Amino acid sequence: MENNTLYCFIGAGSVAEAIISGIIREGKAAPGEIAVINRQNRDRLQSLIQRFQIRCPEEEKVETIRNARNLILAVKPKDMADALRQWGSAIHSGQRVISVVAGLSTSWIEERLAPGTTVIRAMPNTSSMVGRSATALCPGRHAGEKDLEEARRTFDAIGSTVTVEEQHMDTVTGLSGSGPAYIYYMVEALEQAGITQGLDQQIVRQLTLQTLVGAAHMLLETGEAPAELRKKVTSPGGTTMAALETLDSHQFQQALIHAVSRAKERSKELGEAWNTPSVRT
Ligand SMILES: NC(=O)C1=CN([C@@H]2O[C@H](COP(=O)(O)OP(=O)(O)OC[C@H]3O[C@@H](n4cnc5c(N)ncnc54)[C@H](OP(=O)(O)O)[C@@H]3O)[C@@H](O)[C@H]2O)C=CC1
Ligand SMILES: O=C(O)[C@@H]1CCC=N1
Repeated sequence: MENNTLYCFIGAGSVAEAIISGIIREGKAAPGEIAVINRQNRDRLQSLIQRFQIRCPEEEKVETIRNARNLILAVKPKDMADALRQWGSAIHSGQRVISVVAGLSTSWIEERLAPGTTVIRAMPNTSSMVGRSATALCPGRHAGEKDLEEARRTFDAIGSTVTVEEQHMDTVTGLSGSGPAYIYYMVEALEQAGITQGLDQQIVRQLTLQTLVGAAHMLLETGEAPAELRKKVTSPGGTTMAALETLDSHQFQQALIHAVSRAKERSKELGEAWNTPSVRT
């Protein structure tokens, strides 16, 4: 049996795929050093094997978990209690457990693992697939500076990383965890607008995406505040002003603020919904 598992993912969904893709792309781990375990979907594992040449053990799952240096928990919040009941007894205090699961606290996870196990909570986003995740980390009670540093290095390989206090993780989830979806939603609307007005679909795509990328680079490279950059686009009495007035009349900014706040609240709800007493086996 191979004993060189640097990362073992428990959960093989879209987040696991995005992180695996980033880790391999950035050379953080070789494909053979990555193992993935899911609940039942063999087709999904086959497609990950084909795409990344990683290991998806059919037998010896428990041994793979036990021997892994880092365990990445990437199941849905509703499945976490079952997953930890199923695999938790293989996890020991010499390992680093990193959970990307929304809403569930480090203490909730610690209660379900061997005493003293290092737990770190991470909230990446799916842009990790292209090495551009915005990830926030927070340490559990047994995670030392070295553990946090190692986790930071992992997530730095797939984007940029900040560390926050755990009380802020729900807000982070609403802002940057779910955030890519808000941007895609806006892009969908912009594309729809261009197509409805008669522009060719390919042209609309190119103009919209370059506008998005250009604005992101302006924010990153000029260091100017978004409001300042917005003002530079907005000629008095011009087209942008007319558009922004329309957005204001639809309370565009308020809608986004409410959306982030609702996502934060939902993250809290997910944590509370599964906050049933732990039964360690
Ligand atoms: N999607 C996103 O943008 C982000 C999501 N997250 C968080 O990441 C987590 C995963 O999300 P996502 O990837 O979208 O979820 P998916 O539904 O795509 O994947 C969930 C995976 O968990 C597996 N699973 C379920 N139960 C078990 C178990 N007992 N043992 C092993 N594997 C199990 C499933 O296997 P099977 O298919 O075989 O049932 C599936 O592979 C969530 O908690 C979410 O909050 C965090 C940041 C961003
Ligand atoms: O929608 C969700 O619940 C997850 C958490 C952050 C992004 N996706």
